[in-house]
Amino acid sequence: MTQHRARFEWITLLASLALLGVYIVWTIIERHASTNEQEQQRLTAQAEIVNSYLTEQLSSIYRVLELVRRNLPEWRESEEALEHANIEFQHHIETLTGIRTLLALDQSGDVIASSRVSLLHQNFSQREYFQVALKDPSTETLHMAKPFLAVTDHWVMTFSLRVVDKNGNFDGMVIASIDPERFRNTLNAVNYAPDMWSALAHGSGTQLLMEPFREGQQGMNLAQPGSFFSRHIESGQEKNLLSGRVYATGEERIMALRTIQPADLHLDAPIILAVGRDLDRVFADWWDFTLSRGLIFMLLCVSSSFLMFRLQSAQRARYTSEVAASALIKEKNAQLEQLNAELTLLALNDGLTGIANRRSFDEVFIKEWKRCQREASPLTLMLVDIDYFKPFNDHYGHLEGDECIREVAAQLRKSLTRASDFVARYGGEEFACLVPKCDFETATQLAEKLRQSVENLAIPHSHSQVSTSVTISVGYAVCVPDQSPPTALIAKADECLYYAKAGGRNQAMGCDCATNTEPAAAAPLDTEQTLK
Ligand SMILES: Nc1nc2c(ncn2[C@@H]2O[C@H](COP(=O)(O)OP(=O)(O)OP(=O)(O)O)[C@@H](O)[C@H]2O)c(=O)[nH]1
Repeated sequence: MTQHRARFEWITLLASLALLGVYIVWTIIERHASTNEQEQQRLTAQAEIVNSYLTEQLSSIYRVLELVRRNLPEWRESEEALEHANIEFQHHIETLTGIRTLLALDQSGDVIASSRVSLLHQNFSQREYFQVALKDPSTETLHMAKPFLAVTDHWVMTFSLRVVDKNGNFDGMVIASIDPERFRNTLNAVNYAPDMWSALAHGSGTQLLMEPFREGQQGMNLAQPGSFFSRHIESGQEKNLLSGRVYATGEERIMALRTIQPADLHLDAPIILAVGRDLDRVFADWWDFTLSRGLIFMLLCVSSSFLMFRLQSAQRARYTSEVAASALIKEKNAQLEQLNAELTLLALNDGLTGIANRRSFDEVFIKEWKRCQREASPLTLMLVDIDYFKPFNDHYGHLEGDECIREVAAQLRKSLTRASDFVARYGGEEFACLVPKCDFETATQLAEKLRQSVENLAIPHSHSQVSTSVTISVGYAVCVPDQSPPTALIAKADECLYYAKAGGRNQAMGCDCATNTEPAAAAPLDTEQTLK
């Protein structure tokens, strides 16, 4: 396994994991966005429900105050009529949810009619709403005063309309006080999750109500720098969706804020509604989704990397063993080739003398025969036999006999100097020499040269009948190979050897096949005579 392939596999795996990672991140972002959007839509819808309800309530309050203001001049004509007004006021309170008290004040702030008899003849000229009514000439404006803690230990919010006489001069006011607690059910109805809460605040920032109830929240001033309330007011938008830390509770929340200020009522201050949920709870499922996907992805990364590592390790090990096996096979092949070469050498060479053996001679002889046949050149075959070798063996022993054969073989090899000359052990103490491109005359000289060179070795042979040293007899034949069988040349040379032996040994006898002469002894060489 190559480094390149291993790197490619890792890159492929990492790229696949990266793609999968991108896909998972995309699904996580997508789910976060859809969770956020879904929650925003739900919170916005809940805020709209509260807005509709409160708008309806404010319209009812306005209509009651308007009715009371229209009837007030009539009621003011007599004490009896004013007492009747008190009863009318009580009827209105009973039919209108949310209104706690209905009052009518004269131009000096005295209560002239009230749904609560205990308030009659009290003076509320110091109240903020009275001061506003004194200064604001508009009779259309529905003034919503800042909430305050009433003597009954309830937070109270008042709505009032200015009253003027026929000449348009200030002539008192009609007031409806609201108990914010009356809206608790409405807020509760829109809270659809346990972690959810809703709150109402006066436009000035004073918190009126929080549902579910929390100690210390009522009356809290929300108009703080950076609070959701301030951010909403500063935005100038009717609706906002904000998330982050809530000033009033310190919680991380997503909030829908809604300004409730019906356009047709001329309300001088809005009511701000906030509906929100805990961010952790909203995104709890998303967190589960994210963690599970992250965990699965991590496991996938670790397991696939581990598997890849194991796989590549196994492949590397297999590759290494294959390389080792291949090297071993190569080495064994080389050894085999060497053994083959040695076997071939053994098969073609004679073990005792180191020169070619009979088998080798047979092959070379046929080759040389054909070559000389093609080239029409003469081929000489000499058969050499050591004289009286049996007595040599018997007298000197086989080891000495072996040594003698070795020396004769070496001498013959040495005497035939051309590269194409060939010497083989023909069998026992017999040798065969092939001399290509050699005519009869040269062959005759060469045969005598061989005989002399062996004689000159002067290997003692006390049991020879022709000499005191080892001698050889040579039979040779020369021919230009034709269509006759190659064995004919061997037969001729063997015949000549027979004559050399029969003629007294230690001599060379040859014949020329071209002239078909009888075997003739080779004349001894002069001491000066040399062969080329
Ligand atoms: N030491 C030894 N002797 C061998 C070897 N091969 C053959 N001989 C012996 O050579 C001898 C050949 O004997 P013969 O065939 O009677 O021939 P010779 O005694 O030389 O007689 P002529 O050839 O007629 O002169 C035998 O005694 C063989 O045992 C060999 O490799 N080593």
